[in-house]
Amino acid sequence: MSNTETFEGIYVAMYSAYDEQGEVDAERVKKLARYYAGKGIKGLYVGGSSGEGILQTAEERKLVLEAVMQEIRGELKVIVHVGANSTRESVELSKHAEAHGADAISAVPAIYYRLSEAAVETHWQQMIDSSNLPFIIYNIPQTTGFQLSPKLLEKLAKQPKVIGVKMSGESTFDLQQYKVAGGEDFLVLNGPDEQFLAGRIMGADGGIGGTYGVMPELFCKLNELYLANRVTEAQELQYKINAVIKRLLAYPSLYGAAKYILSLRGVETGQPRLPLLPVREEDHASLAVLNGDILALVAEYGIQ
Ligand SMILES: CC(=O)N[C@@H]([C@@H](O)[C@H](O)[C@H](O)CO)[C@@H](O)CC(=O)C(=O)O
Repeated sequence: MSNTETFEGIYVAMYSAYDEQGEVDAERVKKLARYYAGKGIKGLYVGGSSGEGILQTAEERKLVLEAVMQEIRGELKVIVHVGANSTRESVELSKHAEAHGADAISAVPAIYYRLSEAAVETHWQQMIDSSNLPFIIYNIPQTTGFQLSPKLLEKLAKQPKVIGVKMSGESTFDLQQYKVAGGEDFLVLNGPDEQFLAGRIMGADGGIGGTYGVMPELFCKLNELYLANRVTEAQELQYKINAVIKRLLAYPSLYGAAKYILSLRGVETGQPRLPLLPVREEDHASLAVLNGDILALVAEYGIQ
């Protein structure tokens, strides 16, 4: 099977799961993973932006992955974000991911230092060399300040282990250029949830998204409509999804809002970790309304 066939589809960028004291809670991680296992998605992206990987210690990140693997190994594909600020820690997490049966690893460039392309290449290469897992580049220039060039992507993609890119940059032109630079079997996963359909049309093989976490069924449906060439209906659904995303983004804490919505469905994940703000009590009522609106949309599309 080709890489694109193996990994195409919808991946929830899983939120963190902490207890009431803010510590990683393995049982809550498992419950969250289980919640998604029944939703028709292809897999989970663990420890990425939505998962707060870079706010956690290496030991906590390992605990999260182990809990996920214990719960849904073989049921969902698991791509784990192993990017850390030091190459050493990233390599340690890559090896751990392989030892615990993840399907692929992925990483942002290191942040804080303004790194040259050569430094980022070395950082990624060490992770690639440290395990036998497929590697998916994570490009998110608006947060890392590093813009992946199609030239570097083309160079890295010559290695069989480098199978794709998670493209969280907003330009669908760049997305298409990565697809071209990577070659025929190079996987491109769309990052901006608001542009899932646009990304698909420009060559993405699926998507990884944080807001999928509160409406995975709707993104699966959107993907289905795209695949069935029902573009007008797909556009209509993307608009409805975007109205939800706009409401989520209006809160001071996107992750806090999404995690609160999950709690209303009986899936407790605690608050995001500072400096990401917790959800405000004054927002609870409007989030309950938003939750109801999402569930009504899911029902409108006939999804169980
Ligand atoms: C810049 C950013 O955080 N983008 C998010 C989106 O899911 C984003 O939250 C969504 O499109 C709302 O703007 C994802 O691309 C990141 C992601 O999937 C992850 O690693 O959690």
